[in-house]
Amino acid sequence: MASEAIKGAKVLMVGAGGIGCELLKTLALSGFRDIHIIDMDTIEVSNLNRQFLFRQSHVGQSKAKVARDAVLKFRPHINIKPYHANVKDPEFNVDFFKQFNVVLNGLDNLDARRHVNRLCLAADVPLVESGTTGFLGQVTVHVKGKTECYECQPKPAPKTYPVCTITSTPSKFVHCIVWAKDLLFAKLFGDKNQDNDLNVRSSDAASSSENVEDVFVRRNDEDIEQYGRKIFDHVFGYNIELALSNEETWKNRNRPKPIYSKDILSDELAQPNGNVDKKCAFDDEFSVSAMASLGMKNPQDIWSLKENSRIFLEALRLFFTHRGKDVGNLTFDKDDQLAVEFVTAAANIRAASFGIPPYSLFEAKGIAGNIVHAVATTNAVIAGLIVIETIKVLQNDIKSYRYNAIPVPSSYYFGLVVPSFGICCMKRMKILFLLYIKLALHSINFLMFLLILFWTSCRMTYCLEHPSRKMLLMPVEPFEPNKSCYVCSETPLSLEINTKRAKLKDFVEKIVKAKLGMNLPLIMNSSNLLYEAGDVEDDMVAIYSANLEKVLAELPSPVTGGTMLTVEDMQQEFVCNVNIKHREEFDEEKEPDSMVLSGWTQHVSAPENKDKPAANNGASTSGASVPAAESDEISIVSPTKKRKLTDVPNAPGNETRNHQDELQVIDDEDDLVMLEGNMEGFKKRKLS
Ligand SMILES: Nc1ncnc2c1ncn2[C@@H]1O[C@H](COP(=O)(O)OP(=O)(O)OP(=O)(O)O)[C@@H](O)[C@H]1O
Ligand SMILES: [Zn+2]
Repeated sequence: MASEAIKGAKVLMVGAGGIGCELLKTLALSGFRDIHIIDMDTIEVSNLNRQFLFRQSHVGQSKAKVARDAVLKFRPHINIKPYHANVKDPEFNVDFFKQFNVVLNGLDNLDARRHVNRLCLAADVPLVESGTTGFLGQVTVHVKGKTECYECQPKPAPKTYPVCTITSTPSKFVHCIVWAKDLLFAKLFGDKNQDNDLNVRSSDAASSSENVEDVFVRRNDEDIEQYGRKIFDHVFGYNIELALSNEETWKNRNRPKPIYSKDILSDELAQPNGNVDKKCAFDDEFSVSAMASLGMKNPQDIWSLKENSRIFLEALRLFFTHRGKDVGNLTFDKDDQLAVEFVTAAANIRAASFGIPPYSLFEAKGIAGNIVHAVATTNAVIAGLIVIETIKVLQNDIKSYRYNAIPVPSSYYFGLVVPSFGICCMKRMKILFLLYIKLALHSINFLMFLLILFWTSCRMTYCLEHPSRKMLLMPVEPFEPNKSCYVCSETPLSLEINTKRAKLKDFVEKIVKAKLGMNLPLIMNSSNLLYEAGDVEDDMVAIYSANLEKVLAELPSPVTGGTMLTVEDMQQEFVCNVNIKHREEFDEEKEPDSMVLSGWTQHVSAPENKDKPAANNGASTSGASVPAAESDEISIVSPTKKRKLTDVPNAPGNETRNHQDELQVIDDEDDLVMLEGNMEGFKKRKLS
């Protein structure tokens, strides 16, 4: 009986955010009695619209603790143990994990998900993994030896664009946003020492790069209005003219038009910002706003070219007059009003040059911050599915109950598409009934089903005018663990390396840390310690920077054709073996690290992004786990060098971004409308 399995289960939940709140509530109402919950965050105002266990008065308090108290109000006799902590803290080690029958993730980042996955493997505890992105969400089950582990499947690369699209040939608004945010904003207000491709194109032509550099630096005595106009004319006028001089580029493209400030704001030259009240008072630096200063209020308005130009100049002025101490070390932050105003205006002016329609500040902010608005309903449905999967996992454990009838743990992918509000008539109706019928209803008892149904169905919206846009739920066949996934397979990896030239240090940095993602590694050869993260002791220093050949030669136990090293991550309690083999030559282009690691799955593969179903390419905030996890950075790739504009934690994939033609993963939001009859795509991806 499902209820027996539920009553006796001890469950660990990681994350008490959007999914976590729904999940805790549904678990409690489904009869779970022993739930531990880890979350490192405190409640923010922005959580209140969808994390229903929290109220205004809880802002600033621990999510885990408040969630517990809220649920105890309606289920007072169950045990909920909150931990206001990071799941990566050492107290949550393998032994801690072993006490649970199942672990449920409600996380929003790849790093923590990988960490939990590894601990679950090490502790041999089943993991139910989940994620949502807007109207998309998914639940997958990972049981050691029975299904793939969380890391068996590649995760999509962050959205990247070729440098030349951004610097010279934008065709979508998002390209203008990336330009404004990562190039222009960074150039003007960010770290001056950082690489910046803003002038890549213009320096090809007439001006020497030093001259170009000068334009951006404000001279001490330079009038701020003049400086602003100089920047304006340089980036929207002069640079575009230079670009136009390259005829080849424009053969098959629309030619952009240069925009100079005098053409837009000619009559205001004397009083550059119109009737601005220059004494406009701001409470603190984050409330400094060009919109406020220009008397513009509605963030949903689409500004004219003239308004954009005024915002551009005013925001630039305000940065220097009110935020002077930040200039030189700012990075774009979607919660920084002035930064969003500047980036919106700059992107819109550039868009005007290239004949791309303008966007409102509200929309631009969403694009710049890669925000897909979280949908409470999706989280509620996903939480329901997690509970169903959890019950299946638990029943599978308790073999004396109906074990023959229990389905093998599987995954569901689903997309739920609700047409935009306002466009068509929305009617509320409960469709979860259908949903659960479609689901593996037979595996849970009916009462349980009704309970879950009741508690998750409250906010379902469904468009009756577009009956074809139904929810689609799809069981996927159980899959075999991926034999080549170093995380879940016990077969050793093999590393080809020039042991005469490479140092132990290179191995630690480039392979162990960057590729295997081990943050606190310990390297052993049978019982000999070669390296331990932390303060390197004196005798270790020499070994660390000595070449591998020397280090390996002193070891007692080389194996045929190589030396077996055991690499252990003390933080993640994770071990793997690496067989080191000497190789003399490497192809500089194809093997730039001069090392080749085999036997592991590279966790990002760019080409795969192309025919991926939409669940994968919606810009992700809470990060649907399998595909969308941590793809919420936009970066630029140049054909000649790699660069990363935001910190990408899963280094393994970076090398794949060195392509010209991968790109463009953020597509129109319409792409979220999909999934109808798209089962092939899913199957192909999961099963191949
Ligand atoms: N390493 C971690 N240890 C513990 N909790 C974590 C860890 N990483 C993420 N979390 C928690 O997972 C939850 C993810 O939920 P979600 O993304 O819905 O919430 P959020 O971060 O509050 O929302 P938003 O991203 O929109 O601000 C958060 O509450 C976050 O604190
Ligand atoms: Zn695996």
